[in-house]
Amino acid sequence: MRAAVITFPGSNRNGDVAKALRQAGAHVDHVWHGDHELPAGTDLVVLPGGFSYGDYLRCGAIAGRAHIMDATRAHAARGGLVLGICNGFQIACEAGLLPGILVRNANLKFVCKRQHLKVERNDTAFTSAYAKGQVIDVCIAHGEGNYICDPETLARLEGEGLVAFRYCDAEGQITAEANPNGSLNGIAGIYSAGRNVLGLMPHPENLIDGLVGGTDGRGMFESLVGGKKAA
Ligand SMILES: NC(=O)CC[C@H](N)C(=O)O
Repeated sequence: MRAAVITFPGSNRNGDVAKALRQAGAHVDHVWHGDHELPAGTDLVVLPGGFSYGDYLRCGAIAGRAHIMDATRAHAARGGLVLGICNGFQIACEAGLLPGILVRNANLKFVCKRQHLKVERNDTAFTSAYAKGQVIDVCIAHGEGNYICDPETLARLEGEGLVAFRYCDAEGQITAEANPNGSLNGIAGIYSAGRNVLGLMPHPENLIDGLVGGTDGRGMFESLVGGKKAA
């Protein structure tokens, strides 16, 4: 598994996600947003969390127009894997890799806390190490994590099984109280139609070591690398 982690001006989780990928056995290349091409043999493009361009205009709106996003769209169109975490989810939506958009949290506050998530399906490249319906405990840290889309898109996401994760309580119940940002249907992450692009607001890369609070994030990187070994 060869992963290209993109750095935008203001990215701050690029090192964390590279560490999580390496821990799972991936080879990691760091790629600058202004580059036009991905390294030869890239299997996975990672759009990391952070505050690209200081969150000006709308989170991810400027980064979504970076040169490397042309190569990333071409990679996705060929069926290549793309993972957008938090600001990376916002960038993926702004770049047209995923439908819908992330807007200000319903309470208009930056939310930074532990959060339970329900894994909607485990037959994808990103979730095979989890059980279907498993409740995992991860971190969230965002100001614009409120996922919205038009009713037709929402019906398609639900109908085609493209919701990847939902916010839930410790028992796995999807409730308004367990929803930290007002996202439609408690959506915390979605897949593209081909399920080769995943965007999610929570940070699995920050829960990969028991020493810092938990390991429920590891499954995502083990799923990705388990499907394809480092060259
Ligand atoms: N942790 C992140 O990636 C934050 C994303 C974005 N800056 C927000 O606040 O919504």
